[in-house]
Amino acid sequence: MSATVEFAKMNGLGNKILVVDMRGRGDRVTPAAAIALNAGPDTQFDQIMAIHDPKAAGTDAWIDILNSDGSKAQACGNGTRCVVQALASETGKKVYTFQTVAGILNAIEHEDGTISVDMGKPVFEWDKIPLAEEFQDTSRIELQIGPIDNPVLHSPSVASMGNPHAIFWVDRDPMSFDLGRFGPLLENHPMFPERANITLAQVTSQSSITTRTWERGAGLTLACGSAACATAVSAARTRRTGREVAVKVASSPNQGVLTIEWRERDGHVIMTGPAEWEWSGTLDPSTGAWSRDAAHGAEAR
Ligand SMILES: N[C@@H](CCC[C@H](N)C(=O)O)C(=O)O
Repeated sequence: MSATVEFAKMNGLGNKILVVDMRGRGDRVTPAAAIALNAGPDTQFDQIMAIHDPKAAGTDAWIDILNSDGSKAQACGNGTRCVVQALASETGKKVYTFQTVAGILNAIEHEDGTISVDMGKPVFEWDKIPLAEEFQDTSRIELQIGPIDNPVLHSPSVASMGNPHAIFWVDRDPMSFDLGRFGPLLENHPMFPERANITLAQVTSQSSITTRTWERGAGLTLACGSAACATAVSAARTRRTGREVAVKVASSPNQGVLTIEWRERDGHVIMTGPAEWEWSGTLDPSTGAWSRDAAHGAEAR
């Protein structure tokens, strides 16, 4: 088995993704390698999407997802679009079925280059998100931060898209909140035994929402696809919007947009948006030592 594997530095609306080709190997990208890669400015990332050989018939690949702190994630919408684009540019195939710890993901690359991912059904049961306390109605739970009689953020909707999300509804631009300060407190709040991704969401019309996300295991991010999905279903559930919305990601370059449809017929959430390749290289999945392909300027760390 070779010591190194190929990887691509990509992004989904600015969400920094490393797509690592682990096919034909029995090992995994180690948490130590993830932490080492994230320490360098060029390879800093939010998630690693490691493509492994398929484990189930009818699937194209098993995807292992790591956050930049080395922890595992069960879902990554922006990263899944990056995997589709990486594989489609290699094979020309447009339709994919992936398996992750959270289940099966179907995805398709469209003629215009955008990619749709069927993110499956959202989960609203308190013990499956999971929360530490029982709530019958998870569309608005008791949780707040800031002064007790004048909280800065309060009463989030919570949902799982395979991974746990809390959505705080705000009435002004999410960029005007100090999410860098409140994010870590909320991510690690005792209400969330497996931590949570924290999103601020401003509903701007029946069909548009502006978001900003603090990611579990990765911190302030330029975009988060599963958070956009959790936000869209929570907005529809609480009748703030209809079932099809444009989620504008406030912090993403050019304020990119994801289209999210919470499909009536089967309850699945379909996320559509772009993916962008930046450069490629090789890395050692056990240590994180890497080098950039010569075609893009030789560089090694
Ligand atoms: N950026 C991702 C979500 C990443 C996973 C998250 N940090 C977690 O631990 O659940 C996306 O686009 O969905």
